[in-house]
Parts: sequence; C-alpha cells; structure tokens
Amino acid sequence: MNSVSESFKNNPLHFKHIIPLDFNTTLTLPDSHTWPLSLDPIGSLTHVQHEALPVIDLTNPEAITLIRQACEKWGAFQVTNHDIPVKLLNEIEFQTKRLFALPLNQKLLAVRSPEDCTGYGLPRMSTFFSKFIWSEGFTVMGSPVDHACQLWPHDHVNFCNVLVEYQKELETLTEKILGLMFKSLGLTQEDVKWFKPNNGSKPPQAVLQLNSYPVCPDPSRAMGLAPHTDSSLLTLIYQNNTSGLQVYRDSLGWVPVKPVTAAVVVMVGDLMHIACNGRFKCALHRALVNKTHIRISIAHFYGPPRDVEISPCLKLVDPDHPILYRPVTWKEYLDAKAIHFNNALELIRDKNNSGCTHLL
Ligand SMILES: O=C(O)CCC(=O)C(=O)O
Ligand SMILES: [Fe+2]
Repeated sequence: MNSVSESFKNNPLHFKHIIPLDFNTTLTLPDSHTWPLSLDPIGSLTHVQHEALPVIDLTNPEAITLIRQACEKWGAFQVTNHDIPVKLLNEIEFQTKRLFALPLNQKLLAVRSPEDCTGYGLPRMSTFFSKFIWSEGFTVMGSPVDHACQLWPHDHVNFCNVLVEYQKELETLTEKILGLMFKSLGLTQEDVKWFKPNNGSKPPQAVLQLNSYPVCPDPSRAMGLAPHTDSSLLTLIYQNNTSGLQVYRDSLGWVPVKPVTAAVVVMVGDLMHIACNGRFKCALHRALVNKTHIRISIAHFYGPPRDVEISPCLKLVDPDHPILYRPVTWKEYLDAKAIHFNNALELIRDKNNSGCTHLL
C-alpha cells in the first residue's frame, strides 16, 4: 500500500465531510457554507492587485535563477513552454468538466469511502473547519479505471486514457522542475540521493486531484478551498481560464494567480521546504469562487517513494542556516497533517535546534 492510502486508512473521515452539497439545486448560500471572517486565518477575503506571481519560460537561459528567486520569495510560480501538449491540457479540462457536470446522484456512485483517498467527494480539509467549502473533488492514484467505470459503465475509455497520459506527462515535468530547483541551490544527485527521476528502484508517489468550484450565489462569503500548504514535494496545477487561486505573501497579503493560457502553476510543497532547510517557501494558497463561471483546476501532487525519509540537505545547513526540521517520511507527514493540518510543519521542527549546527 502506498503512503497516501495508508495515511487515509489510518485517519478515516465521516461521510458528512465527504459528500458535497448539490450545488446545482442550491440557489442561496446556506449558513453551513457561510464563512465568517473570523474563520479565515489570514484575516480577509480582499487581495492585492499590484504584485503578480512570476511567469517563467522554461526555455529562457535564465530559468534556473528565476526559479530560485521565485521559490525563495513566493514558494510558487507559473511556467510556460513546459512541453505539455496544449491538446492534452484541453482534453483534461474537457474531461474534468464532463465529470463534474454529472448529476450529484451519478457522481456519488464513485464516492470516496471514509478510509480511502480516491474517488469523488469534498477535499479532505473539510474536517478542520466548522463551515463547508464551496468545491468538490475527484481524486486519482494510479489507474482511474475503477471509479471511472462506476461513473460511466460503458463510456469511460476516453476519460481514463486522458488521465493516464496526463499523469505521465506531469510526472516528467515535475521531475524536470525539481531537478532545476536542486540545481539552482547548487545541489547534485549525490546531495539528494533519494531523488532518482525515471530510474529509481522505488517509484515516486503521486496523486491527481480534479477540483471544481461551482458558481456561487454569494462568493464574498464563501470559500472554495481554505488557506493551506500542500504536503507534497511539488504540486503542479493546471487551471482553466477563471481566476480564484491566490498565494499569500508575508507583508503583502493575498495575491491572485492570474490564469495565463496553457501555463502550469508550480507550488513548493512542505516536503520540499523541509528538504531545502527552509530556503524555499512552501506557498500558502487558497481558492475563492465566483458568481458566473465554474472554475476547475487539476492538481498533481508529487511525493517521494515510500519509506524514504526527507530531511534538510546538509549542504544547506551552516551556522547562518541551522537545521530546521527532523527527518520525516511522506506517510508520517501525512498522518501529522491529517490531525494538525496547517500546524503539521511546526510539529516536525527540530527540537534540538538552538541555533547550532549539531549535525555537522
Ligand atoms: O484550485 C486550485 O487552483 C488550487 C487547488 C489546490 O490548492 C489543491 O488541490 O491543493
Ligand atoms: Fe493546494
């Protein structure tokens, strides 16, 4: 069993945190989905417009430097010229819309079970808030075929083919970007032995999450996806042409991630933040909703192979940068996140760290 399935099995959810509202028949925002400002940990639904997340052309000779700067400052950026065929991006967008356009009772044929991580349902964060989020999701690990057959017993082949092709392309792109990130920090294959793109004996683990944010009768009081960081090493998000995703920058506030045609959004996850001893931020992000357009996003979460311990790379530890975190596997980290949500990172802070580099 892989790390994600194992962690979900250990931390089952109640069905009330899995089954979404029937958004198609809900014409006013119910109290259950109305977010008081006090529930928003970062204070407000407003955002700044004068700053923008960097958009990096991967064919730019300066790409490595730009990636390092974006990761240090934002923990996120967008990439263009990434070699994912536009046709595939259009196809995954089409299949995602097709899935979420089904009536609720049909989507519920593929509902996630309480101890499982794949299938249709609310994003897992729902359990941490007293109010419900205005979104629905479909989670895939490995083959999508079982759940796809439940949704479309006779018509699932195209959906599955597109998802499998997309998973393959995204894994390759993630490994390319991770490689550039390590290189940008002066790290070699020897420094990050656990990272073995394409030829490792233990495969990396990945999760594909299709998200839909239906039109909302009162977007100013609703939350699509509450502020969070991702537990992955790296997350790549493809969003349709509808804004809503925002990244938090200290001292600035929430900055919208403007949709750029055919671009892919890159989010540094918690594990990458740990691996580079805090040099790269892990981006706090959220998604808001709107009154007129369905927003969809496809997030690909990439994590290390099972049982691999991620720890701060010693090359990035020195008297000015004392070691920040203790080693952790993805499974241990997901377990911590399932209980402590956004406080999980604090829990794996290196307790012995009093500013000395005791491991050196
Ligand atoms: O909808 C988005 O753009 C963000 C999705 C996301 O952050 C997630 O699935 O973790
Ligand atoms: Fe996320």
